[in-house]
Amino acid sequence: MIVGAGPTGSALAAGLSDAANASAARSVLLLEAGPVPATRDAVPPEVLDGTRMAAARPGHELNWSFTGTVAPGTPRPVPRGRVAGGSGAINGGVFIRGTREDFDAIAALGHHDWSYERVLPSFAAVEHDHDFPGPPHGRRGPVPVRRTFPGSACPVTEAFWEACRDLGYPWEADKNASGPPGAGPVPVNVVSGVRHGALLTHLLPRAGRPRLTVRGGVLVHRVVFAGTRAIGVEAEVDGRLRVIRAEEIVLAAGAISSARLLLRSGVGPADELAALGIPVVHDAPAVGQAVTDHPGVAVGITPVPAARPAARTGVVEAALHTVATAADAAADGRGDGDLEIMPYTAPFAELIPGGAATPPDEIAFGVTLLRTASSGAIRLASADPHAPPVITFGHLTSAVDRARLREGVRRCAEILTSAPLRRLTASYGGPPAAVLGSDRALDAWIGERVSTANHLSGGCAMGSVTDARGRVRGVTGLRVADTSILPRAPSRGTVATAVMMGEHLARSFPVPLET
Ligand SMILES: Cc1cc2nc3c(=O)[nH]c(=O)nc-3n(C[C@H](O)[C@H](O)[C@H](O)COP(=O)(O)OP(=O)(O)OC[C@H]3O[C@@H](n4cnc5c(N)ncnc54)[C@H](O)[C@@H]3O)c2cc1C
Repeated sequence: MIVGAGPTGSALAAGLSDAANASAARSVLLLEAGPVPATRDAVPPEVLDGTRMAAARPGHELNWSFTGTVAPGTPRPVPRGRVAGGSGAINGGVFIRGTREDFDAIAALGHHDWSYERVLPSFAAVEHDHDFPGPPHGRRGPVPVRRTFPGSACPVTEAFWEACRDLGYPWEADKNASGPPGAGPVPVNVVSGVRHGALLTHLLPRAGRPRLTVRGGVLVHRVVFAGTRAIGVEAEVDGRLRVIRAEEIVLAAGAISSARLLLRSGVGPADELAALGIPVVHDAPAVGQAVTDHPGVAVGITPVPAARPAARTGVVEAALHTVATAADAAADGRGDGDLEIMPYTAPFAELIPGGAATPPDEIAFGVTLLRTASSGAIRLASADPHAPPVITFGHLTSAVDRARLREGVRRCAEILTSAPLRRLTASYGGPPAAVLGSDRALDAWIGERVSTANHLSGGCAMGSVTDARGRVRGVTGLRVADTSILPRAPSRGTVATAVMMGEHLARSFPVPLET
């Protein structure tokens, strides 16, 4: 049984149920709280439309619509997809791999199966790269990957590339090759405006297969144990509570809800669970801790009308990855580019209708710190399974992070005020020179705008909570399989890594079951 049909849960369910060797294949029951459309015609338009992120609006029925404390005293909406495909069904469509440094750092902790060389075949297996044939890319996987190259991009994207070149940033044509970072096209899983999330790539092609059953509208409340052996889940189906049993249970409910489910099931810090009246099955102090994410701010310009594209193929086309050196001249281990500047292709008001408070015509350039010194936590507010989690990100609590984000905003302002973009700008919405020139004023400017890039990872980290195959320590028959088992968020967007993890973990499930 797999709980959660997000990118990892869907890829894992697919990999386990159609293992090439029939004797290794499993019967998989995949449970999802949100809807699971049975045909492509039934897929909600917001899930297919990869030119917007309409379901990321707070209150949308396909969005869990959590709230989190992004930085001290700064509450922000935390969207998560509540539909087959998970957050990958409502996201920005950037399909970019974590870097060599990200995975080699996991291997250096002793989890050798997660080194870059070991995960590379799983990255390649999930994709069909339409632009770059041959290694390290895949040609036969289910996720189409494409890029928009110079000459066919939106005017703002073209000017952004030109500005980066003028400022001396190197060109990075292939951001999935883990080469030196620079400015270039971003790989996306949006083709002809259609977002190819896990529902389209992994679940619908297997509809009707005997070994895979996918059920929507099943809200799992907790794992049920006999002693310390997981034997099933308690779930709400059509308003009624049921226990659904399975030989082995995998939580793939995402970087917020897998930790939440463990806590509700009695696997977590014993004192916190006891205070909430939750019977303790296993004292695991690390559950919900060491949660990492990418803080970001948007720096905007309002382009002249002639610079608005006639048509758009996606939410973003380009990114600059570079190394933030502020307060940390050595920049050790960050040669892979831990600072991202990414122009959107349309105003937020158009990308997330009804969900943005930014000026209606302003195009945002996201400035995002992709490796942080700070971390956050996921806790339960109460034992009530319907109570939203308490999410603390811890952004801006580290002086090093603050310095590097300041550097990011300054570099972004330099790009926006350079000749190629100035030519297209009707008004500049970034910090004025007086703010840019003062660390204190810039910290305040960032503090008012800081947000999450929605790349939460950790909380059930391998090493402290699970082993390298996601098996939860201290109990049997229970695994976690999603980005919550990563010791740190990868230093890129998380969805390609999430899909790869499903593929990678499917390969590591033993036969017979070890429960
Ligand atoms: C608005 C937004 C934009 C993003 N843009 C990008 C991007 O452009 N590029 C990128 O790389 N990353 C992006 N991300 C991040 C990326 O989509 C996620 O990291 C990835 O989908 C994994 O998310 P997750 O861990 O929350 O799991 P999810 O994808 O959210 O999957 C978890 C699944 O479990 C289900 N579930 C949860 N709890 C239960 C329960 N109790 N019972 C049953 N089912 C349950 C959920 O409904 C969901 O379907 C974005 C995320 C968001 C929210």
